[in-house]
Amino acid sequence: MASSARRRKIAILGSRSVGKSSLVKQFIENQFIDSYYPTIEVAYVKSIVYKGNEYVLEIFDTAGQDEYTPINSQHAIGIHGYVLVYSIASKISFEMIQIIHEKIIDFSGLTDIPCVIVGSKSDLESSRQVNASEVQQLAQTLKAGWIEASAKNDVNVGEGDFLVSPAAPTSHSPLPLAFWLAKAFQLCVQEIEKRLNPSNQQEVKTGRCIMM
Ligand SMILES: Nc1nc2c(ncn2[C@@H]2O[C@H](COP(=O)(O)OP(=O)(O)OP(=O)(O)O)[C@@H](O)[C@H]2O)c(=O)[nH]1
Repeated sequence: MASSARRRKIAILGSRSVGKSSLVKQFIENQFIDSYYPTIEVAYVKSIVYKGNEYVLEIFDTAGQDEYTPINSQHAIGIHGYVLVYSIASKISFEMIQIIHEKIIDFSGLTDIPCVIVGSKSDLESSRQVNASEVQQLAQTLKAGWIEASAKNDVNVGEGDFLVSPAAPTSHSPLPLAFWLAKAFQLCVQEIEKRLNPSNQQEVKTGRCIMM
């Protein structure tokens, strides 16, 4: 690992059984386990390359929360960003996102928390209880990124990519466009970097689109 790698600590929070551990396992170990084992607290480390820079992510998978679960210091001190997870098949788990966000704000005393809201179990479309529009609205209010993902089908969990637009260059746009397609954990890094290194995030402010 290059000594210039940036270390970022990420905590994953959300209601019980929404798929937090499954998202982490899919991201770190490329596997999905159907059985349910409640998490106590597990930490993982993974290196990724994000927009040409190396990052060492320390990811803290936490026990499921309810409205009475307090935020403890491990969830807040030294944490750079949060992945807040609900299940698209559970409205109650979605409502917990705002409650957890408020608890982090109260605990940390910060007003702006780098976080991404992840709608897990996106393969359960027929049981959907949360629409994209309501998540979008909440994400706007919390200044958060958001994405839907499925640990089961490995959708939006692995590493992000650049996608070069197939559109032929035109006189208005003489160069091909490249879009950064970030996935759940890269979106969290993106939210962190927006706050820590705002000068490097020009492309984020312009709709995640850069000219190549
Ligand atoms: N269909 C489907 N099921 C999933 C998905 N992700 C997780 N599950 C299932 O949901 C259950 C709970 O998953 P976990 O990853 O243990 O959930 P958790 O949020 O870590 O649970 P706690 O440790 O209690 O907080 C398990 O039975 C998983 O197999 C998914 O993407 N699709």
